[in-house]
Amino acid sequence: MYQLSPSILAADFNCLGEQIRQVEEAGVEWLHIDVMDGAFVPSISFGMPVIASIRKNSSLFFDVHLMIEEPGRYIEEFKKSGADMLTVHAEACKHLDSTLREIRKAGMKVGVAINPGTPVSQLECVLDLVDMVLVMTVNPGFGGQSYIESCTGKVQKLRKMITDAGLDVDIQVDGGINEKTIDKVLDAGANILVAGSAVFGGNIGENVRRLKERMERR
Ligand SMILES: O=C(CO)[C@@H](O)[C@H](O)COP(=O)(O)O
Ligand SMILES: [Fe+2]
Repeated sequence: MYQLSPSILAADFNCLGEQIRQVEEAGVEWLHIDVMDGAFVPSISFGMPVIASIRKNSSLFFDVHLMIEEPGRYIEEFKKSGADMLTVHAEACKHLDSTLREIRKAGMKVGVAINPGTPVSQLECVLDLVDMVLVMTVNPGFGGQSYIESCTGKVQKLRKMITDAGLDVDIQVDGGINEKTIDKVLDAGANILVAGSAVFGGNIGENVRRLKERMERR
């Protein structure tokens, strides 16, 4: 399964609902929602009230990327706001195993993310607890950054780890994904692609069509 998950961080918040409607109309099924707390990452974005508000008018799969310290504190609240999946950073959880189990128990899909400086070996003990691993391809905190080349090898390594373990886990990449970088991450084994600027910069429908076309060729 391949999915394009547009990151609303790059959307125009003045007309957020309308822009989400446009990606939905262009045939996207997932929506990437970046929550930042100003502690785990330098920037602050938005939280549950915004998610609850956009939930009212969208039936997209809400893929919520939590860039917050100790996300385990807010699992129920994110569930109530309408999240379908919570992805937490391995670096942000003191008790990663129990946080991942709690997300599952709350009835959501489970994701774990790693920063560019974190090796994939760190995930070995939790791979069987997750539906998806998010390999950050930029340092988290801001949209519009350039893809970090060393991350391609991490995706390859992770795909091998998953296959060798006989598991069925999605690999998401996030940061600097656009028409120039899309092929190498797909070749490396990623199947869920986040794109912010490459979707919301310019003609949304046309951007989605071009990126999806590259994924559908696989
Ligand atoms: O999580 C993050 C940034 O921390 C991302 O989801 C960005 O929002 C992706 O933006 P682009 O690099 O695609 O513009
Ligand atoms: Fe993200």
